Amino acid sequence: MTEIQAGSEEEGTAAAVPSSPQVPAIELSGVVKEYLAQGEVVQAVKGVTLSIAGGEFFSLLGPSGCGKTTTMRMIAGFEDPSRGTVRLHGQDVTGVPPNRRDVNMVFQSYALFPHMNVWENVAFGLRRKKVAEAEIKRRVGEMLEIVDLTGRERRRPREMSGGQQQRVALARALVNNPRALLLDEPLGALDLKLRQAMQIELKRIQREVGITFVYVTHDQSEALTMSDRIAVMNDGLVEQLAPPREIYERPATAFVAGFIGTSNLLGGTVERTGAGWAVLRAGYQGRILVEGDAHVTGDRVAVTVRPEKITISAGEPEGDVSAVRGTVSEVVYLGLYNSYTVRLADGAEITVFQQNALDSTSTAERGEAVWLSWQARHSYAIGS
Ligand SMILES: Nc1ncnc2c1ncn2[C@@H]1O[C@H](COP(=O)(O)OP(=O)(O)OP(=O)(O)O)[C@@H](O)[C@H]1O
Repeated sequence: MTEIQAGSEEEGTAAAVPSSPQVPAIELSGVVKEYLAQGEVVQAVKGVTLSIAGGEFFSLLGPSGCGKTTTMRMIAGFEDPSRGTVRLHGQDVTGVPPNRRDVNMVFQSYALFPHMNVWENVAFGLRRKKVAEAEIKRRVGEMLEIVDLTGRERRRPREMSGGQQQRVALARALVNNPRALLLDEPLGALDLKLRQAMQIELKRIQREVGITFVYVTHDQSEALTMSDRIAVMNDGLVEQLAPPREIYERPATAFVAGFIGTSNLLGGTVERTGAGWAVLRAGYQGRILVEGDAHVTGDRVAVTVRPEKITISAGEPEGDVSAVRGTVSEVVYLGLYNSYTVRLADGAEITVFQQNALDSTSTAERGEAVWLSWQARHSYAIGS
């Protein structure tokens, strides 16, 4: 028996808890996971508390080794937390085996049965549960339609593309009608084009079936594309939990800013403060405006600014904007946009993306002295 089926075999035995929009589908409270590796205690997960709403597309995002898979496996029941609790639909399931959790898991390696055709692969779980043949026919047919594989029922897995095989794996997990589907890097084996197409597909399927999806990935664009909310993990902890736009536009820490997209980190000392703003100075010509009331004159503050929020100009910009002076050290043409690297007097390098629009007037050349400017609301003071 592969893990993919483990959560679904005994659907009838999972406690029937009525769904309520107030009760989260999944709740982790103070979850810690320790392993003993060569006599030493390794903390894979160092204390994660989060809750996932029913029907939500929720992603665990972070670099290799940050604890995403371990967190996911504790939700599924393949691992028990060393401390803390896991609740599914309000019920404490800590210590409850996977087959009594009413969740299913999909892996990068599709784990399809090679000797069975598509139909048999999808029907497998229902057959084991002795579901009536007419009902199997109806549910498998419906599921194959949702994953867009109608007409390919008789194919064997080896006769299908990677994307098609992953859709069979998805249908096989969803046909059991689990209350949550856990997906561990399910698109990792696909090439970029197919992966992008499958991301849109997955989101559509999730919307259609309305099941809670928990998605593990180290690919930030994948998480941004599909998720309702993202938990960015680093070294066993959640650094930020927010919708994609907020994660991207308002990174809470330097780690999140650096991990999601390209970001510029600048530091300065608070020179002046006002109602809801502060001005920073650093070892280069110009000033940085930041929003917020928490800044005190003399404090060191680190801020991030995204490359696409910055404008390049020859003359010094006027008005209440951040503006710093530097020299263009690199210009790279990337089709949709140009990427400029601008070096400031203190040695910091700033990346700027300027879209290649029809009316683009930006013509900065390598070696040219320029001003970079952006709105105060686009610099975010961050924690370390
Ligand atoms: N069974 C185990 N025994 C000892 N250490 C483990 C075990 N499983 C995981 N770890 C360690 O715990 C940490 C988190 O692992 P985990 O697999 O959860 O990370 P991940 O974020 O999913 O990484 P990846 O993207 O590479 O799969 C790693 O440092 C890993 O080496």
